Order: sequence, then structure tokens, then C-alpha cells
Amino acid sequence: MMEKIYKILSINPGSTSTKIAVYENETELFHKTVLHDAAQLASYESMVDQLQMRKEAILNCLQEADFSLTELAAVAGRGGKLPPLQQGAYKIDKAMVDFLTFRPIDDHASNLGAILAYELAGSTGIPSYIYDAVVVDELEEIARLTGVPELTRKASCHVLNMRAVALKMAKKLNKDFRDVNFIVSHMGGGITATVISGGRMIDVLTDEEGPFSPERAGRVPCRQLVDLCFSGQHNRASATKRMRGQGGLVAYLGTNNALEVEAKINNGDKYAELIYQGMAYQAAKGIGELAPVVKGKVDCIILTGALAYSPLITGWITARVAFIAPVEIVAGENELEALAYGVLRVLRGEEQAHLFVAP
Ligand SMILES: Nc1ncnc2c1ncn2[C@@H]1O[C@H](COP(=O)(O)OP(=O)(O)OP(=O)(O)O)[C@@H](O)[C@H]1O
Ligand SMILES: CCCC(=O)O
Repeated sequence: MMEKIYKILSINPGSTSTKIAVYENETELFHKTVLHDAAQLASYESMVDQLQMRKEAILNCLQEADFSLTELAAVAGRGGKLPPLQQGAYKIDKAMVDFLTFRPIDDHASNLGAILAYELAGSTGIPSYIYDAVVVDELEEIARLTGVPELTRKASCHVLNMRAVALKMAKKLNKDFRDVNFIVSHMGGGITATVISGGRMIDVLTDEEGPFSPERAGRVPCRQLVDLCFSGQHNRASATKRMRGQGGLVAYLGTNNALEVEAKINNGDKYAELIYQGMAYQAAKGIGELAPVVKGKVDCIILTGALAYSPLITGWITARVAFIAPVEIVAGENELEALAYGVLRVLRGEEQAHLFVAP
């Protein structure tokens, strides 16, 4: 029997770019990255205000590729800051779009994924889905405790790429995904990590609990943070920005670009080297913090995300964590592919999409 053809548009809105790709079943037909001008982005008050601009960017990309929306079977968008979700696909509906538009948990670029997918799919009457949203939450109860009963730990990490690389690693190791224990550290503009056991992400280091990263502060001493918030130097928005956007490498070195930092190090800048090495040191400690979750029985540590292209970073981290388990480097991210493949499984009936229930 002839294989049924499904064309799927994947949309991944990032903090500085919008990435799209069109797949025909498992084959990528084309992909495009639109880099958004930083000054232009700064002129928008919230992510949702960028909707029209990003939508036009996507339509322009499709037009340049001479590709019509009418050819598509479905649209897949990166899942954003919704309430805690299960892994896998969710059908995008008006309730989800309204939640992300009017009361998202956090103002995050990924919130635009579902809204853009819903609008583009709606114009031709096809379904749209998110897949492995950033808020997939499979934490065990013990992992939710903080020491302050009114504060509860919640999962939030680079789920899409982490699960995709972990699934591939299990295959490479010839193991069933449900039988392995992996620690995965995604290192991009933000750094997050997870421990996957029994096929579930049973604990997570979010970008506010772990290492500092190119643009985020990560975990900071909490009493000093309270003092800073009440110092009169900050309001809620500016304090949040200092932690996310203006933290990490940006705060120490004035750039979120790791390649610029490496250039400084190559020119003998010892301070830049200390900070860059500090980021790797914290990333390694984050990995170490997750090992006891599975009592040290870790099959493999996976370093992924764009920073995993850096031999300096992966070398420093590996030197500190290789005693826990073998380290595998899977540089970059395959988020567009992971979105398309997930939705393809739904269209083929191999997976069932969940329905979103607004709280
Ligand atoms: N080849 C490379 N070697 C080292 N660092 C790199 C390389 N390519 C990109 N980076 C750095 O990786 C960091 C993250 O970049 P990227 O644009 O992938 O992040 P992002 O997609 O915005 O973030 P996230 O992965 O958190 O969603 C930046 O500091 C960038 O300079
Ligand atoms: C929210 C999960 C990914 C990130 O930290 O940006």
C-alpha cells in the first residue's frame, strides 16, 4: 500500500528568532530562520504583542519557498508556559490560545508557538498541535518540596529537545527508553537539566534553580535576592529581567554570545575565562545534583544545546562529571524535527493527542 503523505509545518519561536520547517513525513522539505532585530523586539511590551510581526515573517518564508499553506496536513508549534502538562501532543484550541494570550504562567517566546500554529492552521481548516511543551511536569512528589510550604517546585525545561535526544540515545545504546536512566543538560541561552528514568522526567533543574547561562542568572543566594528586590533599585519587572535576560554572561561580560566570550579568552582575557569556566562548573554541579535522584545509577549523561558545540565547555563539564557516567555530546537542537515527528505520529494514529483543560 502507498504510504500516506503528510506535510507538516513546524514553528519554533525563540527569544531572538523564529525558526520554521516543513516536513513531508520524516523528510525535511526546507527550513528557515528569521532573526529578529533586537531593537525591534525591545519595542514590544510583551511576547504576545509580537504575534503579527512573527506571523508575517512566517508567511514571507513560505512565500519565498513557493509553498502554500493549503498543502499542509497540520501545523506544529512549540508549547509554551501553560499549566503543568503531560508529555506528548496536545491539540491546540481556543482555550489554550486564550490562556497563552491573556494569562500565561510566564512571558516566554514559546508562548507564541501555539498561537501562531492555531492562526495559520485555522486559515485552511487543518488541525494544530503543540508537542512536549516546556511545562511537561512529571516530577515525583518528593521533588516538589522547597522548604517553604507556599513555594512549590514545578518543572520547566527544554523538554522538546531533551526527550528527542534521549529517545535517540536509548536507540543508539540499543535499550528500551523505559529501562534507562539519563541525565540530560540542555545548554543554550538558558541552561536546564533533567533526569529521565522509566521514560519520565522525574526531576528537573529549571533555569532559575541551576547554573547561570548566557542570559540567565540561574540559582542565586536567596537572602541576597530578597535584599536586592527590596533595595529600592528594582521593581518586579526589572528584578525579573536581571534574573532572566540580563543575568549570566550578559551580566558579567556584556554579551550573551558564547562565541564572543571564547574570542576574548583566546585573546588572553582571564576574567572572561573565569566566568566562562564558572558557567561550566555550575552546569557540572547541576548534573551532579541530579545523580542521587536515581541513586547514582546513571547510564549516560547527555550534553546538548548550542553550547555543546564548544569543546571548552564540554571538556570542562566532562572532566567534573565523567565519574558519574559516560558523557555523550549531542550538540545543537532538533526541535523543529521533534515537533514534526511528534505530530506525524498523531496523524498516523500512533499517538493520541491530549486535550487542554484550562484551570
Ligand atoms: N558553535 C558554537 N559554539 C559555542 N557556542 C555557541 C555555538 N553556537 C551558538 N553558541 C552559543 O550558544 C548560546 C545559545 O544559542 P542559541 O541561539 O542556540 O540559543 P537559544 O535557542 O536562544 O536558546 P535555548 O537553547 O535556551 O532555547 C549562545 O551563547 C550562542 O552564542
Ligand atoms: C522554559 C524552558 C526553556 C527555557 O529555559 O528557556
